[in-house]
Amino acid sequence: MRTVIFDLDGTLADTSGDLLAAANACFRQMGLGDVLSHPQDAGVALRGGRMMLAHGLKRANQFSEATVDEFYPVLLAAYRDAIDLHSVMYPGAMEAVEVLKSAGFGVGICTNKPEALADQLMRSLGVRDAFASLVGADTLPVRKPDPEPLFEAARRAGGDPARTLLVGDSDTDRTTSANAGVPSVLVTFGPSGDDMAVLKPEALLHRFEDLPEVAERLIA
Ligand SMILES: O=C(O)COP(=O)(O)O
Ligand SMILES: [Mg+2]
Repeated sequence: MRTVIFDLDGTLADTSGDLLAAANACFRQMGLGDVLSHPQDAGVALRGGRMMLAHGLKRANQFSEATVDEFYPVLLAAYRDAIDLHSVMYPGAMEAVEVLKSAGFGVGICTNKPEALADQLMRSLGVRDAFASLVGADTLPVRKPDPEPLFEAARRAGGDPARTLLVGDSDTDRTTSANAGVPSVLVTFGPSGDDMAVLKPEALLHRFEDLPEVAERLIA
């Protein structure tokens, strides 16, 4: 079976508001106040928790790897406790998933969020059961851009890993698909949308409505 595998943050859902709130909880605990703000810092938020901490610490001239290491678990705990206050699926995402499934594609998720958090978020947004697989940063010993989590997400969705497509929003996703030898589609509706063309994916996706047609074209 052919599969379409989705990245989560910045692709299926705009999670930037809750991610920034969790990072700011850390910065307040450090006595730095709310260092990051929405929407200016949404792009860095979608790159993951450690990136957000590093970015905020640098802005406050307090950066060290040790501080990032120390506060990453604090950030994850704060995020877990308030994961769905601001997060929303992007328009048309779930409609595209349903059209893909009707056309015979398997659908799954490959994210660099820890699996439990990704699962919790998808459940609280009411969409977890629409996806046949969910592979997170800690599901396997390796994470994106290693191709194995993408292959695993395809396999767990009942598909052939060689006949898959990754829909993402970052250079990590682009590199993952290149390492896997499969096509990638990068979405342009997120905060870093203008940077996507530079990464030369097989296709850019301006709206989810176009995805079924793109998947038909790109997956043999
Ligand atoms: O948490 C991250 O590092 C980014 O998550 P994503 O892979 O779903 O975009
Ligand atoms: Mg992403």
